[in-house]
Amino acid sequence: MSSRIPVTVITGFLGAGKTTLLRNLLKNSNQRLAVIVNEFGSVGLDGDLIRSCGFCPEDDMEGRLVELNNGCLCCTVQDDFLPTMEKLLSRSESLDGIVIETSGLALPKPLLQAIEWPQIRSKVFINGVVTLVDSQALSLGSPVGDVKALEEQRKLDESIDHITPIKDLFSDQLTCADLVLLSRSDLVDSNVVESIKIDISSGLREGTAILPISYGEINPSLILGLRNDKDSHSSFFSNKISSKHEHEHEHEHEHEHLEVISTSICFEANITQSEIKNVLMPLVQNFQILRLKGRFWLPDKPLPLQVQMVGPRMSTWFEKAPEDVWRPEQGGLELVALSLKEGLENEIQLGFNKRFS
Ligand SMILES: Nc1nc2c(ncn2[C@@H]2O[C@H](COP(=O)(O)OP(=O)(O)OP(=O)(O)O)[C@@H](O)[C@H]2O)c(=O)[nH]1
Repeated sequence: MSSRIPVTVITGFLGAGKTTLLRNLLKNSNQRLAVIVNEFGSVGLDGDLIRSCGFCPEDDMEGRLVELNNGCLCCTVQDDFLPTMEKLLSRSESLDGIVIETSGLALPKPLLQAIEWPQIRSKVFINGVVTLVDSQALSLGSPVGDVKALEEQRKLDESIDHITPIKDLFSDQLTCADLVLLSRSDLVDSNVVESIKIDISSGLREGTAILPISYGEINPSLILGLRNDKDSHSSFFSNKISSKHEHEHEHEHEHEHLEVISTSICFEANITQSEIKNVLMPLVQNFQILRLKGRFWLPDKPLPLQVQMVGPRMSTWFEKAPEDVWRPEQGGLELVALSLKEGLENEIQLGFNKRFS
């Protein structure tokens, strides 16, 4: 595992299903997560919901759940967000990841820039921006289900220094997204889901996947990233199953599980750093790669390059590898990827062999 802490940002408008997704991650990921929730107006509501899923025992509560209620996160980055991150990172050895749930009014970009600030940059990496889109609201003509409630939320926040129209906020949420989840897909027909995918895809960066979900149900590895090979081989990734589920909100519905293909690759090749992006990026789109994690050994570098990808986002840094991992004689790579299409292994081998052998 890398020494850098993955930071996952969950964004989306009021009621889009952010807290529901977060509760699923906390309950099912088996990871030690710290959570930063940004809400205002209805102080503490999301925090209560998160606490009630029992993810942090009383004695540890203080440290792992941080509620920033002093206003819009993107407008109070320096006052609240950076000190909070520094505090959490001071005990990073007891954390597997940090998840930030933004209020739907926050612009994601200033937050992402703050994660790159020198004080914290070398200790974290952006593990992905996940944008929740309410498919039911969108099918009725607006990205927000309850526009009145959203306007109320805006009025309640005195610190907010941007009066951004809903349309522009939505477009910002889409451009920043590394993965889009269409929530409430249980409430709309599958053809509506398909037409929403087409409608919003022009606002996304190339390679950003759109996945329909119901009640925040998704394999946590797709959101939080792959920690080790065991994650990628979990039973979640068995063949597509159609199943009935009992939810804690006491209703039943039919829904299909996503068929995700896990690929592990390891081979020797004379790889150069500049080529990694050139080979991998086109494959993200063609094979609908949702997640990729790898270690690349470059013949001219003493330390291996860590690579983390989520949709179109690629993060890389050099880091010492543990003693017991595979090492090539000169150069080579070892990676694991989660994609929606098969055949990735051949293409990656071809991509690197074609260029370097
Ligand atoms: N039918 C259906 N309801 C959902 C789904 N996801 C969330 N909900 C419900 O929608 C309501 C709002 O969900 P939240 O997860 O609180 O939404 P949020 O984005 O966190 O909302 P704020 O924190 O207020 O911005 C809750 O009653 C959820 O149970 C879904 O996929 N399908």
